[in-house]
Amino acid sequence: MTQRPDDAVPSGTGRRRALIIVAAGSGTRLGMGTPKAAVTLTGRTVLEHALDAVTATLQLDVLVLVLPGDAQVQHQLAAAGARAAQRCGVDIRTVSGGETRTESVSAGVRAVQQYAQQQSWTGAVHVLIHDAARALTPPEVFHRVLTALDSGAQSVVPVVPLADTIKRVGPSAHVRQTVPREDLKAAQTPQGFALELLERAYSRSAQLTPEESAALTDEAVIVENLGEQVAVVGGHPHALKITTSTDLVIARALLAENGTDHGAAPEQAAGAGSEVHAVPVPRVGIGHDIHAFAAAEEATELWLAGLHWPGERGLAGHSDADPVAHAACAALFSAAGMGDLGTHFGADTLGTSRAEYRGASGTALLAEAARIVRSAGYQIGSVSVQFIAARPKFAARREEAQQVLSRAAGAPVAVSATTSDGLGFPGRGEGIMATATAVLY
Ligand SMILES: Nc1ccn([C@@H]2O[C@H](COP(=O)(O)OP(=O)(O)OP(=O)(O)O)[C@@H](O)[C@H]2O)c(=O)n1
Ligand SMILES: C[C@](O)(CO)[C@H](O)COP(=O)(O)O
Repeated sequence: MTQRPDDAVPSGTGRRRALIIVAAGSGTRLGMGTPKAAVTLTGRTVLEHALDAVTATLQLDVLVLVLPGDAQVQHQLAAAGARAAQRCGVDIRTVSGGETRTESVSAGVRAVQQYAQQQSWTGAVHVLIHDAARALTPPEVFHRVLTALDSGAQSVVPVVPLADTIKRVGPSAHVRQTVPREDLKAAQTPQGFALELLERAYSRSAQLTPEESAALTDEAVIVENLGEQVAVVGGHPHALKITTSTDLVIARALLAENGTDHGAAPEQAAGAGSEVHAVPVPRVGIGHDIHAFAAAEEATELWLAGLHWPGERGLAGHSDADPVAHAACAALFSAAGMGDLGTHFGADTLGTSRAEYRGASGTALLAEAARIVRSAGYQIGSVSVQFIAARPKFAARREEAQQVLSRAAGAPVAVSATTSDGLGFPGRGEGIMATATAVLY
């Protein structure tokens, strides 16, 4: 595996990393009537897109999300954050933002300070502050900022050159000056800081007048005002801040071009001109399930591959004990990196932790498993299950089973069967074992 630059820091340096994503803005200029982070872009929220780069590539200790005050929106966005954090095994904290971006960032910095205290961190803490609105920022920009911090910079900003001629315009709508642009750059995010410097900067900025405060349009300026140096690294045109409806159009086009449009067909997704995230990498999962046959004296019905099998001996279990459907669920969770059946439905296979799924059919569980992985941002490519059993004879009902399970999953589910030539527990007629694979993208 290629080593990323920011992984090159030897472990044991004690360096900790926090990422604050500010997502509490109202999105007035976008004018969609909903906070910008919750606006959907090819079926996923702006915040979910912003979380992609993070969860795919960064080595973090904690992720802090600064969210809008609206309870419903906050709940929705916090859930997306929790799923992303779970996917990459990072601690997460969510806090409400303030009236201005500076207040929101400040709430995020306080959350990092609290977390650092709770964890008794000593040594350097690097904090990245990122706009959710820069949802398509490629991971390479994060890595450039982190590498600069790891190399000793205390404050780092990604920048891009300006494309336009810049005019200073007076109140009478006349040009006062054409500003030489050679050394002018547009600042992007994530901006990176040593926590200690950020704390000093924010305690100083707390003393500013509201007018002075309004001039603080990013974090780096607060550090600059302390007289400290701010290093720059290259930003990226895709890190544009989605601010107006035109930016939304550009963002959609970039997603389609780069193959991160989850609605796009694979051949479109890998289309020409892609340079960042060029090929969507599918995720493969595996799942097993085994159920023993119920005791002969128990009048248990057999449910297998989503079908009822009259006259066949049933399997023992808390639910309908359908190992094919259960293995399919496990493969979906595995592909998403979201645990297993026990994680989502209860440790004793189905039912203790979510009362509504106690005793649920295999197809109901499969439908719910599919919903869970989709709400974590995945599309289901396909699921394939094979079970090992001497009985029942499956071939005649394969098509029917595939239809039932595919309908439940909302994606193609293929089922096949084999015997074990009389060997092992399936061969002795003690139970049925199913193994499934799933592909998500
Ligand atoms: N009170 C605020 C204002 C902004 N932001 C965040 O700061 C980033 C950059 O802000 P901007 O693009 O200006 O977002 P909005 O404030 O939502 O936009 P508008 O000014 O059009 O309302 C966004 O991720 C936004 O969610 C925030 O967390 N809290
Ligand atoms: C922080 C920032 O993204 C850097 O360009 C920008 O300043 C945020 O601006 P806004 O005032 O929140 O629109």
